[in-house]
Amino acid sequence: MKKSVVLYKTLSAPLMARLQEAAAVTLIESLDAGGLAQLRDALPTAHGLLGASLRLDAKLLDLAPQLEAVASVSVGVDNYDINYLTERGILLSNTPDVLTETTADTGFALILATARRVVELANMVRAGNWNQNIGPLHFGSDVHGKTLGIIGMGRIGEALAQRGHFGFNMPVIYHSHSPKPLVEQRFGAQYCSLPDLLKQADFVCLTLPLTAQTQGLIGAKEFALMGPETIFINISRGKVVDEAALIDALQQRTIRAAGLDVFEREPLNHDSPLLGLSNVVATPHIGSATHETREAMARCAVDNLLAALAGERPKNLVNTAAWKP
Ligand SMILES: NC(=O)c1ccc[n+]([C@@H]2O[C@H](COP(=O)([O-])OP(=O)(O)OC[C@H]3O[C@@H](n4cnc5c(N)ncnc54)[C@H](O)[C@@H]3O)[C@@H](O)[C@H]2O)c1
Ligand SMILES: O=C(O)[C@H](O)CO
Repeated sequence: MKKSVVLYKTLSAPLMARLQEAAAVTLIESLDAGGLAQLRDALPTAHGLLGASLRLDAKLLDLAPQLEAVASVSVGVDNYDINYLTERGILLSNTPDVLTETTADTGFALILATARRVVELANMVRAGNWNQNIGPLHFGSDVHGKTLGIIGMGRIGEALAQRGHFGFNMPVIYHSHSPKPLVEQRFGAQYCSLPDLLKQADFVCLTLPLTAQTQGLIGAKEFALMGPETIFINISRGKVVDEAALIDALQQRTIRAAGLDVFEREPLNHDSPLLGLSNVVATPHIGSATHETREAMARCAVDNLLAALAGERPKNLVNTAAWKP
């Protein structure tokens, strides 16, 4: 008999066909109240789950006594109770690598958009406010040649460093768990303590995962170390930042601008003070959202899930301690 898989993410027709060949599939089309009720109904017989953007905690997992594998369509795994999954022997997989370049592109889009005030000035033109007096009040700041600071020198951090170093002639400084000699060699990057990076970088970019150690890592004390020309970019997770402290720094103009793809609470509330600030560019968590990359992520997740359900070790196993060959 085929194993049961619950999808809470729509797949392309070819991927759906592949999954349906191997498993009995239930698709939950949206995670609204009705969808969540459907999900709860489907969990008791599920062997596999595939999706993203759902907090899978012990309470929900307890509804799924037969669960063998969860394939997340994301690289970040902060939505999962990993200890509990491991305790239950449920294999959790993610989708690293395939989204690295696209997410770094998003980081760079935010760097350019904030420094050159692309959204603000495009909106001005659209509103019919382009008069002849374009002058210093509308000027931005250069990107090329400025110091790029990267916090979390992993896959995405490295791809950002590559763009800054080769594309924009930027000196790169970084803070991470430990120095990365190869990155230093390839991009001339220099390892710094966190306070030194915050003081020296023109662009402070977060590319860390959200963990117990990184939650609230950047707060009032850290914003105070940045200068009035600093531009803050977050493509990691909103909760790495104390959002109230960020809003304060932007309102007081103790930093110049922020490019944000992720927020403490998502979707971002329409009345968030961030949206009233002209020096903020906010995007709706679309770091990896291109047609090509989202398809590659979904393919990767399907591969991981099918491997796990066939008793093989998934390529991108996160909780390796749960693997019992
Ligand atoms: N905005 C988006 O749509 C989007 C897309 C993809 C990934 N992300 C986020 O980006 C994160 C990074 O992805 P990645 O593939 O580069 O991961 P990665 O594991 O390759 O890199 C993370 C880096 O952060 C470092 N790090 C972790 N904790 C640290 C700490 N406390 N202090 C210093 N350094 C620390 C690690 O050593 C590692 O080098 C993901 O976990 C996810 O949250 C967001
Ligand atoms: O972690 C990731 O892959 C992205 O943030 C999408 O959730």
